[in-house]
Amino acid sequence: MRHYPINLNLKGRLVVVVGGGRVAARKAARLVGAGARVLVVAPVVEESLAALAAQERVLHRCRTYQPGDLAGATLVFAATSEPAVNREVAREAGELNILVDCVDLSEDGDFVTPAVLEQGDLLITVSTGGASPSLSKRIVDQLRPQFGPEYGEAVALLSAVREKLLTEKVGNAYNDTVFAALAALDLPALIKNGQRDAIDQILLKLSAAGAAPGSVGAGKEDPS
Ligand SMILES: C[C@@]1(CC(=O)O)C2=NC(=C\c3[nH]c(c(CCC(=O)O)c3CC(=O)O)Cc3[nH]c(c(CC(=O)O)c3CCC(=O)O)/C=C3\N/C(=C\2)[C@@H](CCC(=O)O)[C@]3(C)CC(=O)O)/[C@H]1CCC(=O)O
Ligand SMILES: NC(=O)c1ccc[n+]([C@@H]2O[C@H](COP(=O)([O-])OP(=O)(O)OC[C@H]3O[C@@H](n4cnc5c(N)ncnc54)[C@H](O)[C@@H]3O)[C@@H](O)[C@H]2O)c1
Repeated sequence: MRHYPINLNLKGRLVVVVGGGRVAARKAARLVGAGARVLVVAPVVEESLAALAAQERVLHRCRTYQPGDLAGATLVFAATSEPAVNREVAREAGELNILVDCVDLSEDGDFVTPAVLEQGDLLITVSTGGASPSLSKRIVDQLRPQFGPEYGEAVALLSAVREKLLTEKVGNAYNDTVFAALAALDLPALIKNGQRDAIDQILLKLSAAGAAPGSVGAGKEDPS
């Protein structure tokens, strides 16, 4: 394996995207979605990026890249159509010890971005280490029908149960039992089939030892 997989929390971090074409726009949109502060440096930006700039969801520095543009960044994307400019951006990032994705030549960069399937907080990512982005995309497209919105709901429900158990003063052994029982359930299938009452019954049963599911129930009514 050439790359180390990681899911970054970029909330509030400055990320600089150099370039404003289709590729830069795709990276910037996902960065905005992740709560990063995004600075785009490019003389021309495509429509969706111009719209994000107009809504002040990204900052657009409307000119070609200049050394110094990467100051304060946590991550950098070298995403222009000019290989020499991308190399220059990668060089400055290296000097500043900032990780850089060189979108045209992954070997010059520190990381590559995967193809992504997202349902709520469920994130399935596929990478070929830069070998074949179109294969990564195809694999995600093949997985998409198997992981519908019910997976997002299941993750949200599991997260709420987890938070409730961990904030209530219930013993670890009890929590382990509940987590194991929940993991053994096919929660997404129950949600997909509309069996919300059944889920609430299961949560109530699991909570018999003292942790009432309360507001974490799957049904519309609070079961507690
Ligand atoms: C997965 C995805 C994620 C994303 O971008 O968010 C992604 N590329 C996507 C699409 C896509 N890429 C390309 C096309 C044109 C059609 C085609 O060739 O199929 C399309 C289709 C399109 O644009 O619609 C061609 C291409 N891509 C790279 C090069 C340069 C090179 O060859 O080295 C060239 C040749 C350029 C040329 O010469 O024309 C480089 C990279 N592309 C990567 C990721 C990284 C490695 C991922 C991995 O490890 O697999 C890496 C290394 C760097 C990076 O970008 O981080 C995203 C799917 C989004 C989705 O799911 O919708
Ligand atoms: N990673 C990927 O997914 C992927 C996919 C396709 C292509 N590519 C590669 O990425 C490159 C960019 O693709 P694109 O479709 O976004 O290109 P594009 O031609 O649509 O956009 C290029 C952008 O770079 C900007 N630019 C040019 N010189 C600049 C400079 N000196 N400083 C700042 N910005 C500058 C332009 O203003 C424009 O916004 C391609 O040339 C190709 O090598 C990567």
